[in-house]
Amino acid sequence: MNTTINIILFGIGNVGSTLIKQVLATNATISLKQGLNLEIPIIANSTTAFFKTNGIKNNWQTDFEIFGFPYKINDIIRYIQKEELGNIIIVDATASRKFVKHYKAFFQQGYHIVTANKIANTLSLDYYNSLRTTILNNWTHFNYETNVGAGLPIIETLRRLSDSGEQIHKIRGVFSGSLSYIFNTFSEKQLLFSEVLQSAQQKGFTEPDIREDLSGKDVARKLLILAREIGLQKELSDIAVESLIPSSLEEIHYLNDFNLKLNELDRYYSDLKVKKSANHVFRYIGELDVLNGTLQTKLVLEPKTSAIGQLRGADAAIEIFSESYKEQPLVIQGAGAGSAVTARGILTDILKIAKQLNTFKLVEA
Ligand SMILES: NC(=O)c1ccc[n+]([C@@H]2O[C@H](COP(=O)([O-])OP(=O)(O)OC[C@H]3O[C@@H](n4cnc5c(N)ncnc54)[C@H](O)[C@@H]3O)[C@@H](O)[C@H]2O)c1
Ligand SMILES: N[C@@H](CCO)C(=O)O
Repeated sequence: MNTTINIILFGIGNVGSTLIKQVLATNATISLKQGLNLEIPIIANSTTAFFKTNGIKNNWQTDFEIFGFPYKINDIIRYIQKEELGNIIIVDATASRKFVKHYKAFFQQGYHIVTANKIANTLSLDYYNSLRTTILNNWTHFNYETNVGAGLPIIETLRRLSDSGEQIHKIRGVFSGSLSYIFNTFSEKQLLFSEVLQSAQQKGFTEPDIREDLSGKDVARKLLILAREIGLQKELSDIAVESLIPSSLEEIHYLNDFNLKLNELDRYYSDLKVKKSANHVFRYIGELDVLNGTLQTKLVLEPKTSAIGQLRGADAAIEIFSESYKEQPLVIQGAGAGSAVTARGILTDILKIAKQLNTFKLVEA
């Protein structure tokens, strides 16, 4: 008999809604080939939740609008208990700091978590370590491949190398899909910087607050996640981060006020573009030098002919230099942002847990 996996989805924006589409489209095949039924009995955004015991269907948006109601996290937990839903995988497709506060309680309930949200992995080291203790104590799983490079297998690759005793020397590259797209487009086309930003937002490459990308924070978080993955005891404050936001716009509190001043960004980047030669492109890179223990993110000019200079669209490219990949790095490259690749990465993370739960069931039977 198939094993039912109950996905509780928080965040139904770009990534979350694409995940629903992918789950509904692939469920029959997954059921046939892998013996797993993926159901989504609960979906929620920041204010509203919608419950359907046997899982949402293609008309979920209308259902959510009509039958959604204001909720608290305890309502969700109570519903799961009342309906006796098992094999719970919480999916965090938000960018919310507030939501992360519930992670420990979820693990304590025996729920597993798959997250695209980078916050939990980039809070203080104390929190990071205590979260891992909670996960272990409750025999739960925590997958977050999409934290770095969207659907690209970066964390998995690094973990495999690291687990097998391989010494990692350096990790370097373009970590941000949105910044890759922004600088590719801005370097090549006669568009205002603000027009390129809007296009990146419309394509779903940016964070809900674009300043997370422009400030370099999003890249810094990715770098920190990789550093911690290979055992480095680092904090976000250990990273030298170059912001792409001119100082005159840095103190603005509200996103709407920031958006009203985008013409200042236009002036700043038009001036910068004039200074660039035709055979170079801007690249925003991150670098983790394990041997020196330094982490930095910065804007550089790369020759168009270099590997990083040749990136297209929203591609990310991560180079891993290690004991076995000393001179020529191991390179992972491909779309580094976008709802389809990210949702597919989340689905892969869900299936990894689901397969373990299924194996456990077979062993127990
Ligand atoms: N867009 C990408 O290419 C990409 C790639 C990798 C990772 N991610 C990550 O995926 C996450 C979602 O990105 P997105 O582009 O879908 O954002 P989005 O703004 O389109 O959607 C965010 C959703 O989260 C909901 N939300 C906010 N706070 C919440 C809360 N406290 N509880 C429940 N729901 C809450 C919002 O209502 C909205 O439905 C982010 O953490 C982002 O970093 C995105
Ligand atoms: N805003 C992020 C999404 C992927 O984490 C990026 O541009 O890379």
